[in-house]
Amino acid sequence: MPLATVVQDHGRLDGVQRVLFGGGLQFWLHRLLFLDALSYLSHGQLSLSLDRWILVDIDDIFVGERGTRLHEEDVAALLASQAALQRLVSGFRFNLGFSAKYYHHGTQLENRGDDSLLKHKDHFTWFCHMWNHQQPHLYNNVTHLEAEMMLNKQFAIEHGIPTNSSYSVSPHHSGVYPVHEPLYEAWRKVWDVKVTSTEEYPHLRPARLRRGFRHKGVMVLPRQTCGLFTHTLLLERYPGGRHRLDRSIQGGELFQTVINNPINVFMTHMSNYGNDRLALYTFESVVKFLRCWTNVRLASAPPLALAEKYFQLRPDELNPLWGNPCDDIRHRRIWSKSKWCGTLPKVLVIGPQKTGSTALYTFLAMHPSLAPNLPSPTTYEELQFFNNNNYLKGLDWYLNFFPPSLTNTTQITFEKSATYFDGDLVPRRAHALLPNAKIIAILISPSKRAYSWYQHIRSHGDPVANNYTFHTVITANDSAPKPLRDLR
Ligand SMILES: Nc1ncnc2c1ncn2[C@@H]1O[C@H](COP(=O)(O)OS(=O)(=O)O)[C@@H](OP(=O)(O)O)[C@H]1O
Repeated sequence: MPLATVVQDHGRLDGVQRVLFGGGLQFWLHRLLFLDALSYLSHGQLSLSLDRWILVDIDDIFVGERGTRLHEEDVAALLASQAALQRLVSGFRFNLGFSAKYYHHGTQLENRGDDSLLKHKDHFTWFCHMWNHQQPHLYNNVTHLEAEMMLNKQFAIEHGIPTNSSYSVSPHHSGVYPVHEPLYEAWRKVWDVKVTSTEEYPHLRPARLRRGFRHKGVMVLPRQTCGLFTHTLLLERYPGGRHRLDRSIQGGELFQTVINNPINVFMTHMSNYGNDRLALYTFESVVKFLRCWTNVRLASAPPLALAEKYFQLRPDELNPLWGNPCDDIRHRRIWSKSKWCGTLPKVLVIGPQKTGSTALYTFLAMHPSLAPNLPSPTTYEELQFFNNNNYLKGLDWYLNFFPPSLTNTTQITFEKSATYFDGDLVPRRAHALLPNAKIIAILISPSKRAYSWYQHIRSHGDPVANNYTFHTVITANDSAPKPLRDLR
């Protein structure tokens, strides 16, 4: 055990209060003390709330090889553990995601386990996984995807499983991020999905840096792992041994995950609840450890309520930030084979407006080595993707202006939108998708640009520009009428 080398300096000598950590932050208790020290020294301004929300998803209900599935006793243990957790985590219920195609695909004893889950269905909350546990990005046909989802729904209706959770999880995170539009469409239509969760946005560790976003009315929550995966069945085979799992629980990664995240959606699988029931051990242990060493208030709530809470806390995350799926090998694997990324622009002409950007675009497009995007029906040659709500239509919307047929192998694609130059969101968005793109900005005399702009809006019928001379507009002072000041 490292020595507790945290010292408080009241600052009597120089008036600066300090908390000094001599032993580093590797020791888990020091990390807690560090958070407390931040709160103490900032007089509460840098404090995290003590409320922590936990949702434990059990994916792959009914899925699994014979020999890895639940027996009746496992279901009884699941219920007992849930009851124990409910005493420590208010409102706690395991959240079961089912793939009905594999119902009754086990041994006789395991099939009784399936029946026992259904018998106690009202004790749990439920959500749809895919009927056949297939990855949605493998379906390019939305009708086919909907038909698969309908089979799962049919099963739910027949067996009295509630269908109104508005939540779903996709096998292997496929189709959630990078976005597979048919999945979002089918989810909304068949299951009225409003919430999902993924580990892939962005795909990085530590998990606490993952974010959420909203797309096409579906709120995507970041998903946490607890160190158990489909194949984690026996304690003696736990990678790194029991000691490693216990370390994660007792102040290590799992413990810190709950400390760092107000809202935690944990991913587990049905197989983690059979055999050695490692998930029950893990969650009961971490909850007891949290209750023993901290004052956090643990609670659970249905996914929709958690998502609403999450985005109240983090409204800045609602708008997504699209990356290039081809930049991440794992994302490429869960992205449709019919998608492409090689034609994404390598050059962006960003304006500003009225600097001759259309002329430059036209000249560039004439060059045999360059290929512009297809025109937009509404904004012509400009896609205006990064600066406005077109961005929220998703990456597919943008990509469709750069079909693979657009170029031959030697051509470089480019895009010009003069509105990019002064769009606040453009640098971050463009960098996320096209980090290596060359940027062209055209700078001309500001007065010439302003005059051209004035003429432009006059020709579009702007009443202010039509009522005032250019000189009046640019010389308007702060006491001028507001419309005039705005135009200035
Ligand atoms: N080759 C060349 N060199 C310099 N300037 C040129 C060129 N071609 C067009 N123009 C002038 O550029 C003005 C239009 O700019 P944009 O195409 O950027 O306008 S827009 O923002 O796309 O509406 C517009 O300016 P004004 O005529 O002063 O309004 C064009 O005349």
